[in-house]
Amino acid sequence: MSTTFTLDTSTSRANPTPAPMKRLTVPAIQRRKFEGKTEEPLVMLTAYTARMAQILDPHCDMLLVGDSLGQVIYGLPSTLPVTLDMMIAHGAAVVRGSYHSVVVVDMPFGAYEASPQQAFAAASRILAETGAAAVKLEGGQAMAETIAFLSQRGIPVMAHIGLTPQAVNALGGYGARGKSQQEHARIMADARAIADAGAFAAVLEGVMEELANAVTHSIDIPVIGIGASAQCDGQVLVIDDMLGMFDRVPRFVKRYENLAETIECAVKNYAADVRSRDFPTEDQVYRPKK
Ligand SMILES: Nc1nc(=O)c2c([nH]1)NC[C@@H]1CN(c3ccc(C(=O)N[C@@H](CCC(=O)O)C(=O)O)cc3)CN21
Ligand SMILES: CC(C)C(=O)C(=O)O
Ligand SMILES: [Mg+2]
Repeated sequence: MSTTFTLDTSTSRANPTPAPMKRLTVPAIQRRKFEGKTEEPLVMLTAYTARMAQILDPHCDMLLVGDSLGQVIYGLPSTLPVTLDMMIAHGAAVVRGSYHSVVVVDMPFGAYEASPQQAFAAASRILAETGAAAVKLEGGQAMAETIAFLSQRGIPVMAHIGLTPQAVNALGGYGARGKSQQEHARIMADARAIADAGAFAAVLEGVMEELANAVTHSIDIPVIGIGASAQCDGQVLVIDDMLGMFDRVPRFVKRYENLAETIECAVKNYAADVRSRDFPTEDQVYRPKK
């Protein structure tokens, strides 16, 4: 409850120099779909820590504090055990480390599904205690009433449809969605429902490309794809996946680095230096000045 964050979220304490750019806003993100910038897709990555947020921030439009931190940071088997307190702690860190991107925080499993009132309590805590600008929640038609309730009360909501990982037990796994006629129709209806309810944007995950194109072209809010289509209005990836820091990655990930290998190499060299007493050397010890 006593989490501290910069009141003026256009700047951040983690950044020592004055912010050269003002923080983007939710309406500015929403407008991107129809302001001739449709040719330039929105760039979103997950971030969980202040230092990583600092590095990603200048290159992104949005930073997502994803509940994927359950697997990525905490080694949990799914996103289901992630708590509101975990999301708030990491959300505050990411806001402190950024001054340009819109920060969106995932609502964790169990914190919002029961009622619009429950969702408002969780979402208002997230915005108040982290300084983030928006929350994200999983669900389509079933969450439309909740999305409307929050949106009408000043809480911008990003919806997440298609493959919704918090429903892994109902879906039976993380396979692509929208393969059957029935599921195709259901996901299209979910997209219309969340747009009508006032979501400012949507994440569309793990669906057949043709369905992703249809969704993108049929609703008037930005559709951010992950395992969806290059025609989406933006893309998001889990940062650890694209950096090669997470071991099992979905097929839709493009790996831009192999940081795990880089780190292992550094650690091997350190271990060898310690064991051979090549570390520390005179540069790394304190001696009286001559
Ligand atoms: N590191 C990480 N990356 C993610 O993209 C991610 C998370 N964690 N945690 C939350 C959800 C879970 N997501 C996942 C998790 C696994 C697959 C996966 O393994 N997909 C397989 C197909 C599985 C199947 O057909 O059953 C693939 O090869 O793409 C996909 C999305 C997406 N999100
Ligand atoms: C994969 C993205 C969209 C997400 O919800 C997360 O990182 O939790
Ligand atoms: Mg998530």
